[in-house]
Amino acid sequence: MAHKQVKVIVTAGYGTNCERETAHVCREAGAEKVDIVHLSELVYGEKRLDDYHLLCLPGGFLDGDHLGAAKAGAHRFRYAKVKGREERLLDQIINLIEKGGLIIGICNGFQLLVKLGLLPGFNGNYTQRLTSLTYNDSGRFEDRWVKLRINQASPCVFTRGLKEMFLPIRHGEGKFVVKDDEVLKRLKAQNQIVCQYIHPVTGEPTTEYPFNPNGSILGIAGICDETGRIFGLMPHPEAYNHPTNHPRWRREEIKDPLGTVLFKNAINYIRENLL
Ligand SMILES: NC(=O)CC[C@H](N)C(=O)O
Repeated sequence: MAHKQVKVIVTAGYGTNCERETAHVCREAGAEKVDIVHLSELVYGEKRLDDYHLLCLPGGFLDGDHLGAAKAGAHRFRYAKVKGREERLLDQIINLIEKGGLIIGICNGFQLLVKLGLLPGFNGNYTQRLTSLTYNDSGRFEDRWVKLRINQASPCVFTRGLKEMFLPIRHGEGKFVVKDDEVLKRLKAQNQIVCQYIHPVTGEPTTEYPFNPNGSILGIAGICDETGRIFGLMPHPEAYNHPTNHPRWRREEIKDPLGTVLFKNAINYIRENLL
């Protein structure tokens, strides 16, 4: 019997800068095949997004953040035709979703997911843009670690079993905003708010700076779609893949779960449901 492999694609190029760390954490989490693929290889039809079980859209500065983070990148996915075909990269992503695949967008990847409309994906509509990520209230790039609460009632398959996390952030455009109150109500009602920045003393979601690094509404740091298979977040779980990444590892016994857990959950889900 052929050995069944969990196949992961990590996109790269045009200013992406977290692809190697993201690929590393997927291997650590147990994926057998992890390919780093340049976006131009996808546009040239040399590789396909829907040949994989998990698509990782990593962090970085796609197209130099021109026009707003991931904005130009979203246009590439939405409009560029795959060489020789009447097909766009977004069509391949939708095909991957229809086949039951998983997607994680980290930081710049989360910005890409919301700017494409893949999130929040209400009613399985993956092209309607209802939310965005915009400039931090502080007006500057924020680079440090944050405390997060994980919503255990959320359908998100990546965060199963997690209650709180401590993860690094590094972004200039992380403020989550919604088109109108209806969108926010629905995100809440459907438990699509997966993680929120919390106050270290009260332990409650907060809009207070610096605990909320960007001014996100309700302290939202990450959301998922209705199926829980598409997940986007501003913090970088891939950058906390070993205890020595933790800022206090020399000073205390580290209890915060590694970011690797998110990828393990995804890979277990794939083994149980897709292989
Ligand atoms: N680390 C990242 O992916 C940064 C995303 C984006 N370039 C920003 O500054 O907001």
